[in-house]
Parts: sequence; structure tokens; C-alpha cells
Amino acid sequence: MARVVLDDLMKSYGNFHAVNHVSLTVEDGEFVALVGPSGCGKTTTLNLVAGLLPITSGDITIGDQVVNDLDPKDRDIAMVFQNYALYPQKSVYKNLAFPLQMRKLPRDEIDRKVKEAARVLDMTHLLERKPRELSGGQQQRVALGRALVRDPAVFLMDEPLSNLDAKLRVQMRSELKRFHHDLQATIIYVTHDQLEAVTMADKMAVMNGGNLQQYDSPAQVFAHPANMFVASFIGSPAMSLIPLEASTVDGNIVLTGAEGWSLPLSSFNSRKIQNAKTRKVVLGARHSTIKLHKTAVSDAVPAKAYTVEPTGDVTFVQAFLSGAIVNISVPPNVDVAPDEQIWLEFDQERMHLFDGETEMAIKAD
Ligand SMILES: Nc1ncnc2c1ncn2[C@@H]1O[C@H](COP(=O)(O)OP(=O)(O)OP(=O)(O)O)[C@@H](O)[C@H]1O
Repeated sequence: MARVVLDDLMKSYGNFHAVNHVSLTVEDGEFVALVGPSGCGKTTTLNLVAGLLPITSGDITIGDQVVNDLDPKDRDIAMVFQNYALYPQKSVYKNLAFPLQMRKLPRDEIDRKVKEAARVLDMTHLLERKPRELSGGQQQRVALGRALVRDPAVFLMDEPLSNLDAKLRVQMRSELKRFHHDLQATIIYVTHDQLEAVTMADKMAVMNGGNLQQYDSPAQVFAHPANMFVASFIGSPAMSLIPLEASTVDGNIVLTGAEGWSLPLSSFNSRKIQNAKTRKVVLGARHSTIKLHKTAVSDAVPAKAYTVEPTGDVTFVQAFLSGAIVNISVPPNVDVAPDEQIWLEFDQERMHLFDGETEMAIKAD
């Protein structure tokens, strides 16, 4: 396996930058997810690494070789696509053997590699079947096997699970994670599904508009989103982002909502605001860090319930606050009705504060 380095990578179409100054390192054996909304540039980035598209500028290094000008076949990569494109007339065995035959490997070596891949992916019993005799998940496993037999330096995967139904996706997600664990493979994986990225990847590269927004472990990205885009994209339901105004009252920092209420900040959060250049502050809070009260209590701010969605284990409530929609989760026995007056208490230790102008997280120091 190999490490992959993207250094100031650009892909432009005229004045439009599909990939804009992206730099990141995928360490040897790491599983990295490129994640972001449709059109953010993740597939383009993957295709640049694969050599399916020419780069505009920058460098791509695989192992210790700069591969900018190498053909895909010379990059020692294997791709797995959403559309697995198996040969319908060939058995699973022949589908797996084909790329090796093309490389003119000896027959006994092909046989050994195919059987080893089938063993790793638990499909030895499927080797004589044709693709149409397989389930979607089994077909996807064959596609993975076809990449595996090539023993590449890097696996590049573009939404490989998106053709599967929801249940199978969850199952294949675990299998892919196991595959990575067993092989210690270097994997770059494109997905628009933040949950896939969070659950499988060692690191996630969150992209938006061709720009790399944050590159870190899912836990770090979740706990310390670099900006409002990342904060709202990672996590479900989305983090609530509430625009407020910071001011100083009797020496203490308070945040004031559009309705006129004020929320005094803890000393830690106050220090953050003192460091910020702006008075326009956006409070970010995940649903599980907001307490819903049915009566006024100190430190809770008044809001109005909008929708109430019981899911069994928890009930999700949406409420209006300072012109924003706030997502809150409450135990199923809490009875809330749409339009009811409620009070929200934010956990000061787990709240996020963003600069309302730059949209960047306000740092502690
Ligand atoms: N040949 C092209 N000419 C001009 N613009 C292009 C071309 N190919 C891609 N783009 C644009 O580049 C941007 C990034 O596309 P890309 O396919 O990488 O997005 P993506 O994040 O993978 O999205 P999706 O999840 O929808 O596949 C998009 O805005 C797309 O319209």
C-alpha cells in the first residue's frame, strides 16, 4: 500500500475551479472519505488521482512517485464505482480473473489471487455464478474483488454503495470497514452521505465549492467543525445555527436574540467572544445538547415549537428561535405540540460559536 499526497491541486474549466487549491495527505493504510454536497468537486478530485482527468496544476504523489503525467494503468490504483459494470456473460471467477489475464499473469497465479480475493470477501461459493444470479450486495462484493485481485497501492472508490437499498448499504458499510481493517488498505472513498464518511473513514475531507473545508478524523470534525458549512453538513439532524448579537452587560458578555431575550455566556465562551472581531455571532448547537423546558427557567430562552416528530426512541422537535430553526431531541414521553411556547437551555460546554461575518469557528485563544 502507499501514501497519497495532493499538493495544491487545481482543476479548472475556464474560470470555474471544480477543485481549488486542495492539499491533503492520505497516509499509508488510511481510509479517507471525500465528502460534500453534489457538485463540491469530490468525484473530480478522485478522477484526478486516478488519472481519468488531466490536472490544471499542482502535484499528485502516490508512494514516492509524482504521477501527474502517468496513465491510469501506470498509477497502481484500482477503482470501484457506483456502477460496478460486471461482465454479464462471465462467471464471478472469470470477472475476477479478467483484469489479471489482461496483465498476462501466469494462470496459476491468477487462480491463487482469485481464490484469495474470494476468500477475503466471503464469496468462494459464488465463483461459478453469473452476475444476474447475484444480489446487489454480492455484485458489489465482486466489484470490490476485481479491485482487490489487482493488489493496488491505492483503492479509489466512487459512491460504491449508492445503488444498494438502505439495509444493504448499512451491511456493506460494515463489510467495507472490515475489508479495510483486514487489508490495511489505502482507500480514498467518495460519498455525499456524511454518515457513511463518519462511520467508515479514519479521516474525512469535507469539501464545498471545490474547496477543502476541513480534513481531520470524524470525531474531530464532529466536535470541532472549522466553519458553519462543516457544522451544518456533518451530523443528523443538522446542527442548529442561530444568528445572535454579542454585547457587554455589566462587564459580562451576553448574546441577544432577535426576539430581545439575552443569554449570558460562561467565562470560557465570553473569552472566545472577546477574541472575535465581530459582534455578529452564530450560536451552533447539536440537538442532543439543548434541553427543552415547558416552563421558564433561568438560563433558558423562549422559543416556539414548530414541528414534532416522534421516532420511537426519541422525539425530534423543531422550534423557531431568532429567525432560525432549531433541532432538539427529547425523550418520547415529553409531550410537546406545534406552536407551543417552550424554553431552550443550551449546554455552554458543548456549544459552538461562529463569526457571523466570516462563518469561521471562533477560536478559544
Ligand atoms: N467537463 C466539465 N466542464 C465544466 N464543469 C464541470 C465539468 N465536469 C465537472 N464540472 C463541474 O465541476 C463541479 C464538480 O463536479 P464533481 O462531479 O466533482 O462533483 P461531485 O462533488 O462529485 O458531485 P456529485 O456528488 O453530484 O457527483 C460541478 O459543479 C460540475 O458541474
